[in-house]
Amino acid sequence: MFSIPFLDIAALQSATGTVQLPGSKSISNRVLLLAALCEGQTTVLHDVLASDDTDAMLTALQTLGCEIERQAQQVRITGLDRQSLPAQAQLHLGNAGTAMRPLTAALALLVGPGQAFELTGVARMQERPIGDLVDALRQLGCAIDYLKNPGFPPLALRAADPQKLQASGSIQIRGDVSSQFLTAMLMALPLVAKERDYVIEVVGELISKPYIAITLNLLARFGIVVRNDNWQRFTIAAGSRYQSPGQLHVEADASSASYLVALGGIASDPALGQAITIEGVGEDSIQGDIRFIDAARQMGVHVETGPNWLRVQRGQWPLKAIDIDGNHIPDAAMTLAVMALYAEGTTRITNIASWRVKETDRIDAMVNELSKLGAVVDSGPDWISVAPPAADAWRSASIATYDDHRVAMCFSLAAFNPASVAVRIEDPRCVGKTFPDYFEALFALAQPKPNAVPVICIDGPSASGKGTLAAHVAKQLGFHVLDSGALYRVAGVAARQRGLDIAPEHAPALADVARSLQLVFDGERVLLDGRDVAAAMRSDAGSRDASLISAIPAVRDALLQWQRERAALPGLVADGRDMGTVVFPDAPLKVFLTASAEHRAERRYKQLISQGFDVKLASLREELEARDLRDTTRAVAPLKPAVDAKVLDNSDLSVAEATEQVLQWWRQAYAGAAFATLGHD
Ligand SMILES: Nc1ncnc2c1ncn2[C@@H]1O[C@H](COP(=O)(O)OP(=O)(O)OP(=O)(O)O)[C@@H](O)[C@H]1O
Ligand SMILES: Nc1ccn([C@@H]2O[C@H](COP(=O)(O)O)[C@@H](O)[C@H]2O)c(=O)n1
Repeated sequence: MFSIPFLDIAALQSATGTVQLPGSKSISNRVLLLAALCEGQTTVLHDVLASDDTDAMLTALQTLGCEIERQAQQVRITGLDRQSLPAQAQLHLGNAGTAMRPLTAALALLVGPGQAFELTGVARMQERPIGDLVDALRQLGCAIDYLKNPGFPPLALRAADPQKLQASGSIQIRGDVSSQFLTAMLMALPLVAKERDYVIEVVGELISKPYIAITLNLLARFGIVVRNDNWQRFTIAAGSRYQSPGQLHVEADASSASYLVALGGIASDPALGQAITIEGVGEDSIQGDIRFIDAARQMGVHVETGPNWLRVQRGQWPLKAIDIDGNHIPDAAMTLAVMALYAEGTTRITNIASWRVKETDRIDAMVNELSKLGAVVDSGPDWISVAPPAADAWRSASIATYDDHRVAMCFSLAAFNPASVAVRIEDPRCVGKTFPDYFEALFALAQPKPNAVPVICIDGPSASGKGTLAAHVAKQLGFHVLDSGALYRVAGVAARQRGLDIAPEHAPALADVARSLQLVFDGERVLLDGRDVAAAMRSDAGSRDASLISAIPAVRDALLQWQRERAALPGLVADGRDMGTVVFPDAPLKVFLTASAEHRAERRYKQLISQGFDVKLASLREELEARDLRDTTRAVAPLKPAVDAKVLDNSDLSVAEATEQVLQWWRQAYAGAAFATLGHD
């Protein structure tokens, strides 16, 4: 997961490959609660989504006394014992609507005399309505108080009035704000339907029926059969009792699939043999958002399906604009709004009032962010229309994501724009709500436009702090790191292991060694042919050998391509001696990092002493200066600043100050004027 302030996505060209989707959020949080409601019984849930929202549910259940064992995607839950619920509990449910609503209903019925539970969430959760659910529960005699604003969390729950609970067999609930209210009631009522039927009457049109279908399906798996009269009246029969299914597999998330279906439709050209294969969910999914594939097909995307898989390719291009009622696929329909950027004509999505009460006001969010890209966007209380930017009107944009995972994921698709402009996604960590590794999955499937992957070069003399600075900058930007010095160091070790003298007359053999290095960088370990050579390559002899072998042109040639191939999405910070001059001459930012010989020798001295090496400052400095002299005076790729490099003397700068300076240059070089010019074919 990218836990950084923003993620720059370079201009993308195509996509192909296979992706295994994470588990469905809707199913995961429902089955976690259902398993917890199976008093004393144990359920093993497989392929459970690991995300912020499921963490919120799991933590709440643990606080309530549920026994939970979690191993990767497998969760073993022993149902709550009503008698051992805590007297008091404060549950913080983040921004997880799928936890807040059902837990409110279940706990409002479970809370006993002398007990009190509080349910709260992040600021946005405190703006998401819950009044209709509370009104429905109060009809049953539940004692619920608003702790801040009427109609919104946080809530306080106390024991229900037992007489009223038995007296009220019929409950009315609004169906036109959030289907989660009805889901919550359906999951809670089996807890009390022992001696009498309970009937839920839906007031107003029921929105998002497919989500209710998921609830009914899963209730049946847990032994509760609900009578559904035309989606307006639901009956939970007397004698209903939760019964664990023992084991249950969670389907992959159909809403998350929408980004990858769109990816295939936009970027997988069948003429080039490209396709996106999505594993974990197929057309027979119980999740309503699977019907997104119908909408994608209408737009011209080619989708094949089978049990538990989808295979997607670009069909009609540009895509076809459509006019669609998005009520049945409210979450996935956001992806259509971004696909509209690649359609001919204006796409209209209607009947999506629920977008306004989701993680953010999604209609406003989509209007704001699509407009930034140059799209022509309009909206009303429950609709949005999107026409793509004219070919010359695409703009690079920094996309605000409103702590809304879906905004972040669907706008990543804007990186395939015909103008080849990069797209910045702010707060990419918000995808943790449902698809923590979304961007990693995207980068594994997508190919950048030629030369579009951004590279920051940091060159400079020994011990100037290049590696340290590269690591800090890369961490801030989510980029990969190339320590090119390590490559020459390993080449030197490998040559010695093969008994080769490191001298120009052995150039062909040394180049062969360099070309055939079997290397794995694994944290602090560097595996050469499976053996850790980190200590040997960092020793004095290792430094000397690296400097000697790196002066041999055939060795440098042999390692050039390997270094260039490290430039992978989302970007690379490369440190060495010739990153800016030879390996990445087109990099948008080149830094030449220096520090006085005195500072450098002292830093290296402290570094080696702290690692347990027995070294002398004076000889270290001598060796360092000798190495610098060799590096700067050699005939091939000598150490020198690229003509367009920015020189940074960090003798008197902390690592944090040097990092901030480079990030500032980066913001100017990449997000500023040059942003829009990267990656043109
Ligand atoms: N700005 C700085 N202030 C103080 N110490 C620093 C600074 N930058 C780096 N260092 C320290 O200096 C030592 C050498 O840094 P580093 O290994 O990053 O240098 P390098 O240029 O990559 O070296 P080499 O050329 O050998 O690969 C490390 O112990 C590091 O923590
Ligand atoms: N791009 C590079 C990087 C390194 N070298 C040579 O390797 C030696 C070791 O490098 P460190 O960065 O790990 O100190 C260095 O002294 C150079 O001789 C190089 O030539 N080109």
